[in-house]
Amino acid sequence: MYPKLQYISQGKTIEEQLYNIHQALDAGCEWIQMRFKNQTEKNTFALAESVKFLCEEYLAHFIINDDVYLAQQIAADGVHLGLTDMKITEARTFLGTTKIIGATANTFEDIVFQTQNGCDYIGLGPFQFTETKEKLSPILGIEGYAYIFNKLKAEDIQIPIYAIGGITLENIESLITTGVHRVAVSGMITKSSQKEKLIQQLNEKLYANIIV
Ligand SMILES: Cc1ncc(COP(=O)(O)OP(=O)(O)O)c(N)n1
Ligand SMILES: Cc1nc(C(=O)O)sc1CCOP(=O)(O)O
Ligand SMILES: [Mg+2]
Repeated sequence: MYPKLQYISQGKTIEEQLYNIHQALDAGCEWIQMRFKNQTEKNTFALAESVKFLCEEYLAHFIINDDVYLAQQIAADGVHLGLTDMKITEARTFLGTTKIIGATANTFEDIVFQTQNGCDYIGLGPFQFTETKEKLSPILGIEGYAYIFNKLKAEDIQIPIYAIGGITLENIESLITTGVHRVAVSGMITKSSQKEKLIQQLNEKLYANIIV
């Protein structure tokens, strides 16, 4: 199954992106989502080539934010698509069944819709306010995740759910009490001066309840 921790890359330039991604991989991150907004096709392709090489070296999963065509061209492991990006069904036709297609959700209804369209996991957010993404949907908070996870359980909907948005080491434990056991994070990892220790701490919390 997929790693429980996904790093969503940050950086205004190819160099900055590569530095942040390499640092995250070196610190033990096993899943990279390349998120490089408002860039030329040339720059995005150049970055994706380098990130693919890095992720192969570190045996990490590699998906691309938004761009299905680039994911196919570069043979990434998949994509992450939001509610205003290419439809899941269209992306699946294009990428096939072996690629990971993640989908964004802000409500229980979004989860049902995206799951019915065949996504492989859900990015459910935002948990808290974050400056990393410009146009945020309504903040869910602890109550929002608790409500949604209770409904998922009641209706026996089984799909990997990654919480996202403003997640920190300080608030992740409260998030886990709602039933969340997978997270996608950006700023917390990018900004950390002790990435290896942070990723170990996050994985300890996320894998703590695994019954072996
Ligand atoms: C794991 C994960 N969840 C949600 C998102 C947000 O995707 P989207 O709504 O398409 O917004 P942008 O990231 O494209 O600004 C994500 N990227 N990853
Ligand atoms: C990319 C993204 N999508 C979100 C959503 O709510 O759909 S929040 C977000 C930003 C996540 O970065 P950070 O961990 O720095 O808050
Ligand atoms: Mg998107």
